[in-house]
Amino acid sequence: MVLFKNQLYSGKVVLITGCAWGSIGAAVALQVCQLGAAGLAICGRREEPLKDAALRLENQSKTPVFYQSCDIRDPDAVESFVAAVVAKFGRIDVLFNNAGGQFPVMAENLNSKGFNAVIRNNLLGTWNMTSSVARLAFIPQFEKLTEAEKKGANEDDPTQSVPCCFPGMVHTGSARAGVDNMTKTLAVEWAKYQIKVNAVAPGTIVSTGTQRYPKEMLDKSRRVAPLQRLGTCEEVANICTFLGSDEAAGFITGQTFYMEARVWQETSLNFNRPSYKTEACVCVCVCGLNGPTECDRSDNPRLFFRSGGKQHHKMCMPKLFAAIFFALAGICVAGAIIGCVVLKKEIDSISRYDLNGTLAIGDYILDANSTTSNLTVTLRNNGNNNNIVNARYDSPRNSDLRKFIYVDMCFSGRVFDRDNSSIKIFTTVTKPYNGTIIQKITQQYVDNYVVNTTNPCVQIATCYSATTYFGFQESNTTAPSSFTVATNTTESTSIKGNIKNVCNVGILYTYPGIAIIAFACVAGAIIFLSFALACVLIGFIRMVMLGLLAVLLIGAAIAFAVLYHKI
Ligand SMILES: CCCCCCCCC/C=C/C(=O)SCCNC(=O)CCNC(=O)[C@H](O)C(C)(C)COP(=O)(O)OP(=O)(O)OC[C@H]1O[C@@H](n2cnc3c(N)ncnc32)[C@H](O)[C@@H]1OP(=O)(O)O
Ligand SMILES: NC(=O)C1=CN([C@@H]2O[C@H](COP(=O)(O)OP(=O)(O)OC[C@H]3O[C@@H](n4cnc5c(N)ncnc54)[C@H](OP(=O)(O)O)[C@@H]3O)[C@@H](O)[C@H]2O)C=CC1
Repeated sequence: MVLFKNQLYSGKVVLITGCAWGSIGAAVALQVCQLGAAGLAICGRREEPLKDAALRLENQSKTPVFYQSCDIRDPDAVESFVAAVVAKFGRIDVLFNNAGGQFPVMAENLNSKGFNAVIRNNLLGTWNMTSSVARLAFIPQFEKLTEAEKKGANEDDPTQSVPCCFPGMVHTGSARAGVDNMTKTLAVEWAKYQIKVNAVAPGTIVSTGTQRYPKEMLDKSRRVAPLQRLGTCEEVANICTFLGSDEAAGFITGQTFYMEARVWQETSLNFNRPSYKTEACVCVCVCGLNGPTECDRSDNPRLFFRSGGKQHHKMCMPKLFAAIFFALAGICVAGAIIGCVVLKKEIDSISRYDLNGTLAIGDYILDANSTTSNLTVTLRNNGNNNNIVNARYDSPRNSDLRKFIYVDMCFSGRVFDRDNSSIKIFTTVTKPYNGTIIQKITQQYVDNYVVNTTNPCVQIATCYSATTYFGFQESNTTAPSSFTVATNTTESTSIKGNIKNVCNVGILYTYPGIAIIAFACVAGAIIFLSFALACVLIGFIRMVMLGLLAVLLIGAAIAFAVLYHKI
């Protein structure tokens, strides 16, 4: 043992309660034995583990070990055990009240019997042993000392009291708080006997005891521990051995040593604890408002914005986020309202322009967004040297399920005799197409022009919307620039050409645009409202996680829909 001076416990008789191999008690026992203790007494309720531990200790040291089955909750059994130890070794120098324990349970599920069992085990049991050892050994030993020799014996209490709370184990928390006070009180009361009383609160230690605890509980304990690990029995033994040594810690008394500076609000067992309790808190100062909130809990980290030394209004992070999301939702609602108002105005203005009520929500203007459409011009000889000109306009949207509105449209063109060097026949073709709503059709504009020539030439010079309603711009469309046929047969010849948008619809661009904006605002409002609600209900972090999950799911659904559609 390099940590402590060789033979630090030389001549000392040590009593350790609870000493099954693998426990903290056994680790302390091994150290003191290897440091030359003159005698070791151990007890526990079950004899087998004691016997096993005694054998191992004697194998690894020269210290004689005395063991006896004893329940520390039973004062008579304790009294008789202590008496037996004194009889065996003649004295007791150091007592380690190590025996104890409990079971994890939520307070609301803990009955009086269970509470009593744990209080008895940890508080009453500790008292029983401490009192017996003091009365049967420490004090009589002290009394026998000469004045010069009265420098006392130690009592060290490795009980694990917890600093502020023990969620999930109220019974043992209460008991250990009692032990903590017992430590301080006895340290003062029994100082006159030179008895030093200290306690050790080790945090969570890997031992035969914690092996019985749920793995998740230990994992959580590990996560919240500042050092991100559990302690070992040897590490607890180190401080116990130190405190138990008059030589090493002779001036220390009435102290409880918390081995692990854990932050207790984070170490709570988190049974059904609302997530916002652990969220960071932002405290926004509003003078005059000082209503306490859950942020007042000491376990909520806070950011203070002080002003004039006045009280603060504290707002938890989730509430802050909820407020932000509510505000954004409000903006969206306002946007949606404005959008709807503008939309209504647009619709009103459209109807003013005499579309005869043919315009309805969801209608689109012909080719408003298309870049091309087809114009087919066909010359057909009717066998009588008369050529019939057919012009046909096909919307590229003819498979579109949306409604089209065809507003007045016409072709302008001329048909003439190409044999003649000058233009012999000059015909201007103008044919308005009255606006109607046609669903899912191929728009056709067909007209026949009879040209009395054997060798006609057709030129479609321009194509434009003849009548412009409000918002309809005249298009700069160009039909096939020239088109000639020389035919005296009954065959037809045709040419196709691109015509750019016939209708360039200003107002109806706005219409779906505004509709989309209004819809987006409503959707945004719904999203932000849900976020705000989620912030309050489940906290910001979880809300973000859920949001991401939702986005992923929606993305997957869209991808699936697109794929499905394509297939
Ligand atoms: C993030 C931070 C992470 C934190 C992570 C965790 C940190 C851990 C820190 C601490 C770790 C340790 O202490 S490790 C050490 C663990 N070692 C031990 O606990 C060993 C000693 N403990 C025990 O023997 C028992 O737990 C104890 C109850 C105290 C005594 O048991 P007994 O059977 O002798 O008790 P009895 O007197 O008969 O009374 C039994 C009654 O107790 C109640 N009872 C007993 N066991 C019960 C159980 N499992 N669940 C419910 N109730 C129970 C019932 O009411 C029983 O009554 P009936 O219904 O009528 O039977
Ligand atoms: N391990 C940890 O993380 C922590 C432990 N502690 C405390 O430290 C001490 C040792 O812990 P640990 O080694 O992990 O626990 P273990 O359960 O491994 O060992 C406890 C020992 O105490 C004995 N014991 C329990 N109750 C009694 C009783 N009524 N009378 C006599 N002996 C008893 C047990 O023997 P038997 O069952 O045969 O009686 C056993 O040998 C315990 O008091 C524990 O509560 C505190 C904080 C954390």
